[in-house]
Amino acid sequence: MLLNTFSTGGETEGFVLSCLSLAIVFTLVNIVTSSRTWLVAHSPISFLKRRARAWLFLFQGPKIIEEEFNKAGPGKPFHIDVPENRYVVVSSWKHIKEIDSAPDHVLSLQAAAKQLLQPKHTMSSFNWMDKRGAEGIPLIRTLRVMLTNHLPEVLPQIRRSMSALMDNEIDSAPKLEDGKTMTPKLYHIIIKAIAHSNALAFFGEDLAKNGKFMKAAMTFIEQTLLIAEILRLLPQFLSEPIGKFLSNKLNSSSVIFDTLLPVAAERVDEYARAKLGQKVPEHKDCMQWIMESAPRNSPWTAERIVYELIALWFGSVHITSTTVCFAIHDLCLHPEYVEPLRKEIEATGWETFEKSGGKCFPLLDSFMKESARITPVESVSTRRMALEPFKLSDGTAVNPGEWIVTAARGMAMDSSVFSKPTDFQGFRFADPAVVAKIDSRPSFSAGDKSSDFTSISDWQLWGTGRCACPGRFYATAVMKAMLGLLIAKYDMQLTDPGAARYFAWRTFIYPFPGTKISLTARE
Ligand code: HEM
Repeated sequence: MLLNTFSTGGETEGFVLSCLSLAIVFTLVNIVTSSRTWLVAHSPISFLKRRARAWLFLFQGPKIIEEEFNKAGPGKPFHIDVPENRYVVVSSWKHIKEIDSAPDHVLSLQAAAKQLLQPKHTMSSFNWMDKRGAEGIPLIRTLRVMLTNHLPEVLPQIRRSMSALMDNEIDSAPKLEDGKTMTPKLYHIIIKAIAHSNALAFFGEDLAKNGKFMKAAMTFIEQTLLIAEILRLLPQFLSEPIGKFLSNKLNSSSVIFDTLLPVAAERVDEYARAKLGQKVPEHKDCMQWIMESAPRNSPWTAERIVYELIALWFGSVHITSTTVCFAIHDLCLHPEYVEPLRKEIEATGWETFEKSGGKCFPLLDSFMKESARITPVESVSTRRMALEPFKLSDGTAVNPGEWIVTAARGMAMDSSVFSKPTDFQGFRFADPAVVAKIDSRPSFSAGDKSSDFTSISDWQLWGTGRCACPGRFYATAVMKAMLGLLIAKYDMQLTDPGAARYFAWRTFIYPFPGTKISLTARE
């Protein structure tokens, strides 16, 4: 199934499948040989059951986490075995605070991300350090401060080009007999539009318009997922040669690297000339801000800047596209919300939305939050790998190499925080006075406390504390722009609302790319 989404040639697919099979066989051998001591102490049956469940986790991760979460009870940590590791899963805010307080050399997000993405083989040999430290500040500052503060300037161009791209793709999709209802491959269009928007914000207009670069940049996301998954399942001694082979064969990251490098080199040169008082072009994008945020006493090379951008690219396109895709499904499943959302968008206008840096549209904000609460792309959040032994205040231990994560999906269903948690209440996070102004239907007035989509205090979508997603203000603004454009222009329907819309892989859920949504242009 996963392979259907990959645009590799047949020969490569065959090779990749062989690697996956190899990965599974070697990991099984590895488990059996490395677990002799455990087997002596426990019954072989219970050992096999545990390992089978660890492998089942690949396909049923969210379900297994939910079962263990319910078994453990509210706020109690529990363990999950996965093929290559063990996770400690927590769900109390007290424990989450303890994770956030642990220093980087004890619990590290960067080390967990490194295992997840295998950057050495997926990102042109970019070998991350296990802990980020001061090296990470330029990227975080770029996103959290510079990009967020410049949203009023960058959003108009992003919205206009996103609108043109979507119109173009949707208009050229097959039409139903009525001649005005289109049935495009919407997920594909969403990825393309988010990728284009991110390219504008990260690298500037020229690269966003470069077709070859953009094609490689989108393929890179799929290839990263695939290579990283194969390498995570392989034993150590095989991951190096197979990683090298795969990164040569599936080489979209080199296309990106080779395209970005001369552009970054030019920026570095311009920056040096500007310091000498020469007049140079002005750029407002992340490439520029990362360079300008690097330490003055040891400025970053063009290569270093490009590596940061490549890592950022993967992390930003995939999760944003998936989250917005499920919000579109929810608009189709709960059509009663479309009219009030339309009224809000039309009454506010794009100019006000953009001037606010994407903060406007409180009803849409609440709808998006409810959608991501009920159908979170990620079942866990706040991933940290233990680099040194770590203990929670209740005595739960995390050994070096193991991960500690939060039960994001389970916490989002906590009835002590969210009333009737399994009900979809699109305006549950909006101020009732704002809801009443737009629509007085009683079904819309029920709500928990109002809370923004970007908030990090009542849910785990964006992670925790000092590591919480620094791109969340940008991501939220872009998702609102995309949803707003679709709501304003089209009536949308899931062709088969009862059909399965997603599948699970580890802790993620992925939308089926073939899910059909029909779009009818409004009169
Ligand atoms: C719906 C979209 C997104 C979601 C749900 C999301 C979620 C997350 C989460 C859960 C983390 C880890 C936080 C932690 O472990 O405490 C994270 C980290 C990060 N995100 Fe996002 N993210 C999204 C979009 C973006 C975008 C668009 C960007 C860039 C513009 C971005 C940049 C980053 C970066 C750089 C980090 C690493 C932070 C660090 O190392 O301290 N994310 N994100």
